[in-house]
Amino acid sequence: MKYDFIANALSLQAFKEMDYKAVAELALPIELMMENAGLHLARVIARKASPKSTILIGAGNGNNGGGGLVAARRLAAWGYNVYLDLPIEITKELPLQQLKRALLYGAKREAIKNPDVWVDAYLGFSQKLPLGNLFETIIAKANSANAIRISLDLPMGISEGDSSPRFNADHIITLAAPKKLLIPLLETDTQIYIADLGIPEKYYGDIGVAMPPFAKEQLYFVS
Ligand SMILES: NC(=O)C1=CN([C@@H]2O[C@H](COP(=O)(O)OP(=O)(O)OC[C@H]3O[C@@H](n4cnc5c(N)ncnc54)[C@H](OP(=O)(O)O)[C@@H]3O)[C@@H](O)[C@H]2O)[C@H](O)CC1
Ligand SMILES: [K+]
Repeated sequence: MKYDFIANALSLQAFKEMDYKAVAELALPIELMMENAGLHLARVIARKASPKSTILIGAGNGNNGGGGLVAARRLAAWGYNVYLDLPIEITKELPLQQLKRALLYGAKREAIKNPDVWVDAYLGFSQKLPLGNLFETIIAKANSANAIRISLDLPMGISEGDSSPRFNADHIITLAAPKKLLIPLLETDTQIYIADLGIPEKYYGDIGVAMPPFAKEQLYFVS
């Protein structure tokens, strides 16, 4: 039986509660989950890129950015041409560690103009709307670029209405569970994946939803 994205989709509030509970009870540091998130993201990017592709990874000053920077490191290790767009100074401990590593691995701090792949790890589930000029300008450039656009967790700017500008992702790698905000995108060409971060099945059951079929596919392709 196919996994029911809509019936199992969570509000961001419910998702964060499940996530924080697992973090607290299982001694599961965010950094470990971030490593998994970044590897899943890097795998999708590598499938879409060629060895000569230029890959621009946009990272903000939070854990969404941290996941993007893990992907930058993994892709650089595999020999891809990785560039970083860092519109806000990275100051928080975890993303800063990941930035240092990505640079040591050879990712370049340069917001190139016409990348082949443009990755949105600017903001995830803690994004505040309206986004403001800085991020809205990036969205306008990314959406008009001739690039494959990939978002980590949630496209920056996504909201329940259609009112705010959003990163127009061709592919979304959402983390751990389906999110209600993504339901309208099921009707579009956007391809959605759900990536396993290691949260046990019991935590899904406790809040009345089913875990995506991670036992078989740790990067589950929805549509
Ligand atoms: N288990 C998991 O699901 C994991 C998820 N991961 C990823 O983490 C993000 C959520 O990370 P978080 O650090 O909470 O926040 P964001 O990355 O979404 O945002 C970072 C900060 O950006 C600031 N912010 C928010 N809105 C704006 C805006 N409009 N303009 C400028 N700045 C903005 C805000 O910081 P402040 O200090 O300004 O309050 C945000 O806190 C989740 O989406 C996943 O991708 C982990 O990688 C692994 C575990
Ligand atoms: K994002």
